[in-house]
Amino acid sequence: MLEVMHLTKKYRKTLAVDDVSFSVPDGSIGILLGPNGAGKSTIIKSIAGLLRYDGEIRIQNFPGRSPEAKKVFGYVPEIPAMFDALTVAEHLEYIRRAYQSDITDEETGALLARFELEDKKDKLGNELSKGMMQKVSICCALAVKPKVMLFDEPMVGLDPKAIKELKDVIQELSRDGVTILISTHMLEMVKDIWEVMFVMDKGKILASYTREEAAHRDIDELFFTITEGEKGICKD
Ligand SMILES: Nc1ncnc2c1ncn2[C@@H]1O[C@H](COP(=O)(O)OP(=O)(O)OP(=O)(O)O)[C@@H](O)[C@H]1O
Repeated sequence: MLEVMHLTKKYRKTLAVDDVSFSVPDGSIGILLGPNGAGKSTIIKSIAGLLRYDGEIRIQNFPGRSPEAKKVFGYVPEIPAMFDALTVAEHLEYIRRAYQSDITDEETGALLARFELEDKKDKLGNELSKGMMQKVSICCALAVKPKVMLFDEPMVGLDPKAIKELKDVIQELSRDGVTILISTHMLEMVKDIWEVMFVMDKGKILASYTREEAAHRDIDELFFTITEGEKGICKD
């Protein structure tokens, strides 16, 4: 379970997130949707403990930024950060040790194969393309064996095969009870997988829906109706 209560974040004079509250139930796939600058990354970074903020965040009932919370989530940042001097395989080993993850060699091998990185495992971080870095970043977050997964625009820069694998992985995690939050403005990429949706603009959540509540409405139709201000279909 992921809970965000009255989250407010200001960068000097910019109010990036304005008193936002929402929760993603255990095992659900939550989507933060919104145009550029809506505040999606700020929310994800706040949950990941990378920013100071006002309000309260709870991850598996642990307070955000506590060591207990940090042990149970995986985070895929918008821009992958690699260690220049570690190989792909060493990145995974680093995560295994840092998180005391029980991921096995077979499992890390399978992850690398799934994202077509098997033949890259001896390459250094600074020898990878941006898409490869993104895939390594996803594998590292999965190697934590997290209870909560945070993805910030995870599909950007991935090839079609990796996008398909990532969507499959997300659905498998959800079936295993992992709680997922994905920030994106790429509606097409999350169309088939979302379960609970939070539509944001200008630092606020304008509307939220479960897939059942949205019934047969198309995600594009919902998004554009809400963000273009036809408030008739919004609910509190
Ligand atoms: N480090 C920062 N310093 C100052 N302002 C920032 C900083 N990071 C973000 N902002 C501002 O906060 C607001 C929200 O930005 P944020 O990156 O959270 O949006 P986003 O919804 O993730 O956008 P995008 O889809 O473009 O990634 C924007 O007005 C942005 O200019």
